[in-house]
This record gives sequence, C-alpha cells and structure tokens, in this order.
Amino acid sequence: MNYALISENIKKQFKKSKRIVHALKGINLQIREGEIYGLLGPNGSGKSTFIRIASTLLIPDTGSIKIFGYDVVKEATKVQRLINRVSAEASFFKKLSAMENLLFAAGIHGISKKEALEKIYDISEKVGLDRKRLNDPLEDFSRGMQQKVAIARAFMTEPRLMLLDEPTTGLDPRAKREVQSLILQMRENMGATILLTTHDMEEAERLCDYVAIIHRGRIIIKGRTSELKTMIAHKVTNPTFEDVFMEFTGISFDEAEYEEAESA
Ligand SMILES: Nc1ncnc2c1ncn2[C@@H]1O[C@H](COP(=O)(O)OP(=O)(O)OP(=O)(O)O)[C@@H](O)[C@H]1O
Repeated sequence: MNYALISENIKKQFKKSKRIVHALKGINLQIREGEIYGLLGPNGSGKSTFIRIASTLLIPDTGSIKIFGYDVVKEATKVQRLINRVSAEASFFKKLSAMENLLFAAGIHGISKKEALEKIYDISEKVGLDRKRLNDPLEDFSRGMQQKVAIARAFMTEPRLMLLDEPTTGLDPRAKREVQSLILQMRENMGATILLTTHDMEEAERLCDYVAIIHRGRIIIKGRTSELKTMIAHKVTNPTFEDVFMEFTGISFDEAEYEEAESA
C-alpha cells in the first residue's frame, strides 16, 4: 500500500492572549494514494491547523508528517513541489485578469508560456469559462467561478497531493455542486490524492472515500462514510452523514480519562 501522507502524533499549541490553546493533541492518520480523504470537525477543532502543517506553512510542536515519504519540516522544499493548497477564500490578484493570474501561477511553477497557455485554455473549458472572459479582472467573476478557477489553477501544477481547505464554503448550492463535480473530475483526470476539509456533510459523503472526524484537536473516529453510518444505526433509524457528525462530535469526554485511554 502506498501512502500519500502519514501523520504521527502531531501536536500544536498556540498562545492566545494569556491562554494556551491546544489546537492539535496528537493526530495520527494515513492517507492512501489516490484517495479523497475528508477531515471533518466543528469550528475550532484543528482542521486548518493540520492542513497548514501538512502544507509546510506551520511547524508542529512535536510529531511528524511525511508526504510521499518526505518530512514536511526537514524536507519542506521537496514537499512543496508535490503539493498544492486551496482555501475557502481563493487568493488571486483580484484586479488582474484570469489570464494574468494563471500565467503568474504557471511562471512560479516553472511552466513555459506555451505550455501555460495550453493549460489555461484547458482550464477555462473544464470550469466552463468562456475564453472571452479570460481577460476580465477576477474581481468581476462570481465567487463560485473564482473558486473553480482557483482549484483548476492548483491542479494545473499537477500536484500529487492536493489540500482543499473548505473549498465550497460560502458558495450557493449550484456553485457548490459545480465545484464538487470539478474536484471529482480533477481527481479522475489527474489521479491526485486529495485531503479535504468541509462543514458540509452531504459534500463529505459525496466526495470522500474515507473520513476522520476531529474534535477538540483529537481524532474521534475514522472510517468510510458507510461504515460510520452503520456504527450509529442502532441509535438512529436511517442515519444521514450529518447524524454521524452530530453523534461523534457531541461526545463530552473527561480529558484525563481520555488521555489515559490514549496512552494505554
Ligand atoms: N495563529 C493562531 N493563533 C492563535 N490561535 C490559533 C491560531 N490558529 C488557530 N488557532 C486556534 O486553534 C484552534 C484550532 O483552529 P483551526 O483554525 O485549526 O480550527 P478549524 O477546525 O479549522 O476551524 P474552522 O472550522 O472554524 O475553520 C482554535 O481554537 C483557533 O482559535
């Protein structure tokens, strides 16, 4: 079995005014190559912190993440060549055109102008963007279209691992559907592995092969969406994936007891 990402005992704390926030309390997970892996959890549970560590933007306090065998701290440059990341707010030069933004991204990744133009026309087709609009400033595009361009732009660099941090947050249902279809289509075409965070449980079920639910910096449960539904079937009739989320994130546990169980 080839793994795209292996995380071992990742811990991270932050100082927030005078308080210490334990954002991640020992995250262990393995993502198989080619999989869409969902990291789900309530607000503040630590999802973005994990994604930021995996994408070399943040250094963990302890533990390690290996991406295709490379350590995200010690071999950050090698890791950066293998990954790309898209967050909820597409980061563009909004006054510049789609074409200028895409050419800029291609340039950073050492893609020649000729190849970049081919890829850009391909992207416009994939996201349903009329070629004539390529020269319009990105700020004139709908949020859904901006997000689709951001995802296609990230795939343009052919990452082996794509980190999608809430890629559909704030989009209307139609735009959301379109972005989800684009993610599936990109995975199909590029064969990339995807780590995705979302608050939308229907989306998690639609896109993810495997999910982990994180709560207060700890992974509470991992499994295929169907397996997790089966786990709560004795409590809820015909459970939805949202029921699964409610069940596992409603847990109130005694910290000391949990720590003991974890270290046992
Ligand atoms: N740079 C930072 N400084 C201080 N605290 C931080 C920082 N980044 C994250 N935190 C805290 O760490 C915890 C986890 O935050 P994180 O953003 O990883 O959660 P999340 O699961 O992604 O939340 P959301 O679903 O709301 O995006 C939160 O309590 C947050 O306030």
